Amino acid sequence: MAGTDPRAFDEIDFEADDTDVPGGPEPVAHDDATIGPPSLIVDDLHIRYRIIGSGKRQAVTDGPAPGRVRRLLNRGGQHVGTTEVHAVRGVSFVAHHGESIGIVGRNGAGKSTLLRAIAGLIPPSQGTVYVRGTSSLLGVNAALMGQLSGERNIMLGGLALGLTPDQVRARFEEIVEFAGIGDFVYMPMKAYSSGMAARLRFAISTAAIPDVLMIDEALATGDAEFRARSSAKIREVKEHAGTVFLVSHSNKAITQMCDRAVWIEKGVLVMDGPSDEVVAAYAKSLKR
Ligand SMILES: Nc1ncnc2c1ncn2[C@@H]1O[C@H](COP(=O)(O)OP(=O)(O)OP(=O)(O)O)[C@@H](O)[C@H]1O
Repeated sequence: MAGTDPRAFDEIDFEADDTDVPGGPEPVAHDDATIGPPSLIVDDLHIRYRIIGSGKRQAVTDGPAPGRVRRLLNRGGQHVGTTEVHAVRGVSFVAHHGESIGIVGRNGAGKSTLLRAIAGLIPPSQGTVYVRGTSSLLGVNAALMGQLSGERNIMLGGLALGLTPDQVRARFEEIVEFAGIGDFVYMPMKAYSSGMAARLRFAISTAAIPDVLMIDEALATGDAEFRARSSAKIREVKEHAGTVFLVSHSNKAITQMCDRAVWIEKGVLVMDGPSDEVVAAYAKSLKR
């Protein structure tokens, strides 16, 4: 059955390795003795987006003329066309505790979609994602409520990330300071600027140390602080034997921060291995 089902993970043979996934890539050789058992299994994952609308461009001369209205009415019963985007096509791999994995690929390759599916934000159209423990997509997971104050949202967001109320209270000052929202924290969030809301969401999501952390640079708040905070978070998660995924267009960031990388092209996993080797092959393909 398609779906992200954390409970089902308990039933999995954790002695499984990369070769156990049918159709999966070649196993990755790890010299690193700190790599632990599997933390996440992606098995034949497909994600399809359905877009309502024909996708056809209307001619500029097409206006709301009576003839056109009549033609529309005369369509009687016809559905507006839907277009399907098959963004992730049968991706399979196994990630382990203590690994940091970069995801590389051209624009529109499916990197963010893959990450969102792993985070459980998009249901698989086919295939399964098994995650052991908590997972968090940095800056996105906290679903905040506009009518509640920042203070209440910090508590809700922290609880959603698996923190206890005492842990949230202990980190409250740090979150407010990092978000830079001052006394606005006591105001309803609908009174915040979009930048303030984004910073608070990001600050909440960095408060917990998840077992699987996902960072998408496309979601970066655009500043150097995001990078610094991301690197610090990656180190923290790895120290706690967690797994980190990083989507970045910076090959340097991938090789510096990740030991392993997967290369996605048109939704298909084309290479999985040590980050320097994958990045080199990907960079070569861009020159072709
Ligand atoms: N919400 C959506 N609805 C419909 N199509 C989408 C949606 N999100 C992404 N897509 C499409 O899915 C494909 C993969 O997009 P995705 O954002 O995952 O790629 P990406 O590799 O992260 O790209 P980039 O590097 O440009 O951020 C693209 O064709 C994109 O247009």
